[in-house]
Amino acid sequence: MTTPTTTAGREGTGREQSGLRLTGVTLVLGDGDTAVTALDGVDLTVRPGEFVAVVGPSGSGKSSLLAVAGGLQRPTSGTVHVDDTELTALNDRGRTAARRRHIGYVFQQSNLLASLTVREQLLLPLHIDGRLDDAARKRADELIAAVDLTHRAGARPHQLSGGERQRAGLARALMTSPSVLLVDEPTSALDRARAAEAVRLLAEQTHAQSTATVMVTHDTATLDAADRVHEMMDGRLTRA
Ligand SMILES: Nc1ncnc2c1ncn2[C@@H]1O[C@H](COP(=O)(O)OP(=O)(O)OP(=O)(O)O)[C@@H](O)[C@H]1O
Repeated sequence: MTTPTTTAGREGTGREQSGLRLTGVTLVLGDGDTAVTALDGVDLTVRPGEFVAVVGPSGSGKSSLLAVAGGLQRPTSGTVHVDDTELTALNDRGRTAARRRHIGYVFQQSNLLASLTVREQLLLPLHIDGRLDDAARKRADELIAAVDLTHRAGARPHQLSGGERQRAGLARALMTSPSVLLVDEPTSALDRARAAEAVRLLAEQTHAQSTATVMVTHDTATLDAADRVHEMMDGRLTRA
């Protein structure tokens, strides 16, 4: 597995971003007797180039943390900053724009578009932004090679295994070199060797592209690649 070195998706964005910052974030889901405090006073700072892993039992709030950090869910209280933008101060439209500009996701289910090939999935965001050039095509091919899918670059999602889909989703998220990358269980469909490779690629790209990366995982075998490990317990985040 080689690490792509081109930065097609990041051109012109500079390195002035300050990563991800959550301050005093609380999220209450449901109401009345069924209300659950999914996040309870969470403070988290992830600087550009830092690879942070979050572990914790089922139901402890890990997915909620990613949803709030990525602006998919508005917290009940507290603030979320991505680069110099306060996500929590924006309306829905502003948050959507900020998400597109700054944030990449790797979902547990790869969320690939059914009608597109692996290579097209990677190129689509740049095509939409009118930035599809030779450098972008080169980076797409390098990332596809890095997740060992060169031989499957022309395949559509239904023709791929679960692990291949997961690796394609990872390559797609890295394509635009977002300033914040949020990763939910990226290795759940991968065998041990491929899981280690995938997480090593994430760590390398985080450092090379100065991305602030948060990875939620159950896979303790991959934690060595992280710069820092936090533990989530009952909605509270502590240092593991
Ligand atoms: N829509 C909702 N309404 C009420 N409670 C919810 C809702 N969604 C999640 N919860 C609760 O919030 C808490 C945190 O859930 P969350 O999905 O963030 O946990 P998790 O650590 O990601 O779990 P897992 O590892 O199983 O995915 C849990 O107690 C869950 O039951």
